[in-house]
Amino acid sequence: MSHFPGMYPYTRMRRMRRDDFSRRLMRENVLTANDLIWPVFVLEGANTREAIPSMPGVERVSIDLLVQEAEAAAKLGIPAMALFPVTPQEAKSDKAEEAWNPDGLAQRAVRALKAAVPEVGVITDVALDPFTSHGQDGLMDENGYILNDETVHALVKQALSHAEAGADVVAPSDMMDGRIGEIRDVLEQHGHVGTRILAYSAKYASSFYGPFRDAVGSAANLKGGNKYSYQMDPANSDEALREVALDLQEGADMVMVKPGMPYLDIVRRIKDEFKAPTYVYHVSGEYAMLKAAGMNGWINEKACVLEALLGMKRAGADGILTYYAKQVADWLRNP
Ligand SMILES: NCc1[nH]cc(CCC(=O)O)c1CC(=O)O
Ligand SMILES: [Mg+2]
Repeated sequence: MSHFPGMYPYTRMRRMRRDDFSRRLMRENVLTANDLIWPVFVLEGANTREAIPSMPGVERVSIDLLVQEAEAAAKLGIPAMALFPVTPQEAKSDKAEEAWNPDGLAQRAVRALKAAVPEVGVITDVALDPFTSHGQDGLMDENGYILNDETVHALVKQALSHAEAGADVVAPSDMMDGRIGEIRDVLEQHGHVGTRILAYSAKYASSFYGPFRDAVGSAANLKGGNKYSYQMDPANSDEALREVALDLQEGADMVMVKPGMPYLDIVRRIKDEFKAPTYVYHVSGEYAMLKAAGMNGWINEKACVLEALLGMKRAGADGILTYYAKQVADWLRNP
């Protein structure tokens, strides 16, 4: 046994873990409702909800029901919701024109939410996959390659239509090069100087998006296709830093890493390097895993979800997009 000060037995790490009061005093991170962004799927119609088989507990809802959900979110202290429209098949096209229809589902949902529950921030998804007949996030050439600059041109129109509808935050999730700068430019030119940009900067070509593609109905359109020519290779980490650097230079207010749990090393590197508001997306496949294991009684769902999200905070995330947002806010309020 050593008897040097600073070493055992003088230093005993377990002393501080001994009682609840000292565990609470040395706690470094905390998860609160303020950390939550709630992604929601929006449907056409009225008083309509649809279950999503691969995401039990998550529903697609029509705008009138979405407004009620937003009221619930506001009461629970959830700062913002992220909207994902489910486009009817007949509104999809090769050129995705529905994406910037001023009376499209997303644009109408934004207007309804801002009119009814203005205190909840509304974040819109800027990408073409809900609107393309092929399910890719961009416009395709005759060889199936996703065109960058032509897609950016379309995304700019889409983002502007969201801002004009009253979106507080536009969130490009498409991974085209240069789109943040082009969107920022057009927003400034049209007087939308307060519209924030949340850039999906380090979005990986992940298999954990499967249930989301079921939810918005892009999986069938994709026909087994992949997004490797624009989303990042899960093997890479330095590349994520370059993506974030570019998006911040181009005018992003917030940056995001996606998915969450397998990518928390990326969150930490980005937070350490840039010290910008940094978000992480706890994606549909992560939700499905926790939900399935919880439903089977294999894990304690509540404890595991809270631990997973706390891990994201500890990794440096300032906020988390999670389908569990409403449930978590409720758990935090009524432990
Ligand atoms: N622009 C597409 C988009 N926006 C959000 C998600 C996934 C979210 C999730 O899995 O929860 C995806 C899927 C994809 O890139 O194929
Ligand atoms: Mg980029």
